Formats: sequence, structure tokens, C-alpha cells
Amino acid sequence: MTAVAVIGAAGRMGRATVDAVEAAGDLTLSASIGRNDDLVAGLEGADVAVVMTGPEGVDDIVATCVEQGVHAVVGTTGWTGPGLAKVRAALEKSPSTGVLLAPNFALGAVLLMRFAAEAAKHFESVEVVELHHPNKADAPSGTARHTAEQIAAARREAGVGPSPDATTASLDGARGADVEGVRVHSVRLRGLVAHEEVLLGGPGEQLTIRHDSFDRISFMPGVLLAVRQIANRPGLVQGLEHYL
Ligand SMILES: NC(=O)C1=CN([C@@H]2O[C@H](COP(=O)(O)OP(=O)(O)OC[C@H]3O[C@@H](n4cnc5c(N)ncnc54)[C@H](OP(=O)(O)O)[C@@H]3O)[C@@H](O)[C@H]2O)C=CC1
Ligand SMILES: O=C(O)C1=N[C@H](C(=O)O)C[C@H](O)C1
Repeated sequence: MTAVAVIGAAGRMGRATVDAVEAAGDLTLSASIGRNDDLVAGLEGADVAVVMTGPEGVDDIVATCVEQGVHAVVGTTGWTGPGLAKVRAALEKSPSTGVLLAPNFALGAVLLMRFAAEAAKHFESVEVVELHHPNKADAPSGTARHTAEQIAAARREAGVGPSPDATTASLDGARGADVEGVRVHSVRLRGLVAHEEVLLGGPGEQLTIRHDSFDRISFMPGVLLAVRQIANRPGLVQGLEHYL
């Protein structure tokens, strides 16, 4: 049995993760950890921690997991740079521990990213639109960032230039965020869960690749896959695609 501690257990993703772990025959829930709980005590006896908190302080949470020798499957988005450096430093002292940062655990979203990176080598223009529920803290979404980074890498490798754009006058934000040269637009709308479109344009044609998560249950097969595999994947891995 693999013992799993869920951090951020009272949140939307945390609750779904607790249910999924409890329903899995080969996993046991060792702790449900909230904001006011003692993290180190909660990690006692855990093999794997699933981190589903908001972005604030998540770097310290992941670093603590690593320091305690507990593998960390991290769904939290909206943190990069200095936070990652903290996690890398912790991993240097505990190299057999695994950390997976997965901006999206849904199989369809992982495939969307792969298809979009492939298609973006062949189209002149590409932009990303992500659409989420209005309670989301970070923009653009972690998935949209990861998608844009993969698109940018594929275009660089294929020698494709920037998407054409004649804009010389615009209201701040009208053209979205620039992620490695790829425009990313964020919509926040009551009723939505998590959705993403990649729009690709060439002379006289458009290709749209879209993924919809209608329910947080869509993320759970990916979470469980990661929990089951992480012990064999020491070090820092970014993206569930590396586990598939
Ligand atoms: N990778 C993926 O596939 C997915 C990732 N996400 C990401 O997961 C994260 C969580 O999303 P969601 O569940 O919707 O957010 P919620 O706000 O519903 O849940 C976050 C939970 O974490 C708690 N929390 C905050 N800080 C701490 C802490 N230091 N220790 C323990 N618990 C803490 C919050 O408590 P409090 O309410 O007191 O602040 C809250 O209960 C987001 O970053 C989101 O982008 C979401 C969906 C899929
Ligand atoms: O906050 C969310 O809800 C989601 N967050 C992740 C992200 O930022 O990409 C994954 C999914 O889009 C849902």
C-alpha cells in the first residue's frame, strides 16, 4: 500500500483527490492537510504527498516534502522561477526523492499540448485561449503557459518565425500575455471549469484544438498515475507527459 498525504485537502482539487485516493485499492490516505495543520507532522508515514494548495507558499511546502523524503505530486500552478530554485536546492540534498510539477493531470489536456506543438510547426499564426471558473488565482493558467512554452520550443526547433501581428496601437492587455512569443488570453467566467483552445491560422484556413474539463474528476486518473509512478522517478519532472 502506498500512503498518500493530500495537502490543500479542503479545496476543490484536494477534495477530489481525497475521494480518488480513498477509492483506490492500492492506496491509503495517511493525512488530509489544511492551511492550519502542522505540515511536518502530517507528512509522517506518507510515501507520497499530493499538493493541491493555492500558489502562495507552495514552494516551501514542496521543499518541506522533499526534506522529509516524501515524493511530491504537485498540481498547484502559478509559481515559477525563485520558487523552483528552492525545490531544486532541496532535491540536491535528497536526490532519491521525486517531484512532479504537472500543470494539468487530464489526459486530454496533455494530448492537446502535444498536438498543438506539432501543428504549430506548420501554421503561420498561433494563439492560446484559456477559459476558467472565476475563483482561479493565477492567470494565465499553468496549462496555457506550458502549452505556449511547448509551442514556442517546437517552432524554434522547426525554424518557424513569430506569428504575424501588425498591431501598433492597443489598450493594455488587449493582445493578451506574451509567453515566449506566443499570445495567451485568459477568460474567467462563472459556470466554467477548465478549458483551453489553441487557434492556428494559415492562408485561407484555421485549425482549432480544444480541450474541456467539465468536472474535476477528469484530473484524477492522471493524479493516481503520478502517485503510483513517482517513486521510480527521482528528481524534478515538469509535465505529466513525461510519465505517459
Ligand atoms: N494540475 C492540475 O491538473 C490542476 C491544477 N489545479 C491547480 O490546483 C490548485 C488548487 O486549485 P483549487 O483546488 O481549485 O483551489 P482551492 O482554492 O479550492 O483549494 C486550495 C486549498 O489549499 C488550501 N491551502 C492554501 N494554503 C495552504 C497551505 N499552506 N497548507 C495547506 N493547505 C493550504 C486552501 O485553504 P484556504 O481556503 O484556507 O486558503 C484551499 O483549501 C490551483 O493552483 C489550481 O490552478 C487545479 C485543477 C487541476
Ligand atoms: O485552477 C484550475 O481550475 C486549473 N488549474 C490548472 C491550470 O492552471 O492550468 C489546470 C486546469 O486548467 C484547472
